[in-house]
Amino acid sequence: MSFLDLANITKTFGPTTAVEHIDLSIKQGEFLTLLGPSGCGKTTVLRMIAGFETPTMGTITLDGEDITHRQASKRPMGMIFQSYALFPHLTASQNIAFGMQIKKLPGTRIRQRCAELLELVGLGEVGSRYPHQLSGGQQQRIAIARALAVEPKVLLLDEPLSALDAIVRVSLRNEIRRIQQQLMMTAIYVTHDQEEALAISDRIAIMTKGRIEQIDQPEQIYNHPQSIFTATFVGTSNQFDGMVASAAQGRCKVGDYDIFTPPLTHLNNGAPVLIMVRPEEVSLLAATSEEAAHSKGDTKDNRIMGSIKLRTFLGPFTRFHVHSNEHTTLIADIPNYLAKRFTVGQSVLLSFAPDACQVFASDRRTVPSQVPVEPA
Ligand SMILES: Nc1ncnc2c1ncn2[C@@H]1O[C@H](COP(=O)(O)OP(=O)(O)OP(=O)(O)O)[C@@H](O)[C@H]1O
Repeated sequence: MSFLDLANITKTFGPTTAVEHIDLSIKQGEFLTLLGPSGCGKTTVLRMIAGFETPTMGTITLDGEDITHRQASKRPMGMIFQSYALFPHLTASQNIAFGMQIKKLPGTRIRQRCAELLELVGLGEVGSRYPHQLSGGQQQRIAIARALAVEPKVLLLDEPLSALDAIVRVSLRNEIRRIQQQLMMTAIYVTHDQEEALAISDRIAIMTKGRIEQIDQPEQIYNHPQSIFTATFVGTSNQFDGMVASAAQGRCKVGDYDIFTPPLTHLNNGAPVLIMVRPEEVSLLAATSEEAAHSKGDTKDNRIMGSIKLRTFLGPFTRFHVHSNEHTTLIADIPNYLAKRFTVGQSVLLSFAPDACQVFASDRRTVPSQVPVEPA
């Protein structure tokens, strides 16, 4: 059952429409991330939920109550900002205690809760330090403890990790997720970092131009994007412009060649399409190897001839840029133990399964043949 509901929310600032007809239902205890490019309206949605902005149209309901026009200070929400926003003249403990003192909780209760929260965020020993005596990551942990101190029903996080270095960012995002799950807290998180969104969320709402493009679990967003925008915004893709040759069989023409795909029940024969394949779905075979020759007639996999132009070691895998014989560059991400076999300049066969193809209706004009795909 839905806990926080945004119904038909629009927000305009003068001539600018920041958010347009958004519907969003968030379950209690759910971690939902708003992900999208700069200016797509993520922060505006969060600020309307917090009560810092009032929607131009639509309603916001929390736990069955209409809170659309309720003052921010009267909403049971805790907000965490990119800039930590701690009070510099107060110690870590005093920062955490601040909201509880405003609420006039008894001193013993405040001290006990401060100690609990410092433990929860893994900073039991720094309560007496001032913000300038803490690292960025520690300051953000204190900001999280401060937001949780008043026992909010919803935690709102606006790019909370953007100011931190890569290692702290990863460890703190795991901490945020742990704390959220431990407290079964409903959380709404804003980021433009796709890896962060995929790692931390129960569901992701992909936003563009003030609208929600797709809401889904991270795996679905990555593996089954519903639009070209989602597919290109999240992750890297090889792209082919083509045309449906047989929707029932799952076959598209890309220039003179066929690309085999899953059956295309949602498309008609002749429809222009954009076919996308993730680089980790593409395997490399040495063009002259027995393996390549043997596998040629074996499967319905798609195959493209080319030569390796660039080889980039990326830690867990190696990325190859392969220039096809018809001047298209394709990307293949290969596990390092296999990547050792391939060098720049080598002729290779790129191979990918029909199931690896995401096919979208396209309004682009089909480009002439650029990609030599060997039929199976
Ligand atoms: N107070 C405001 N006055 C006028 N325009 C605003 C205001 N707040 C936001 N906007 C505009 O609304 C649009 C959405 O802004 P918003 O900050 O919500 O985007 P965002 O997705 O959070 O971007 P970023 O990731 O860069 O923070 C932008 O065009 C922005 O310029």
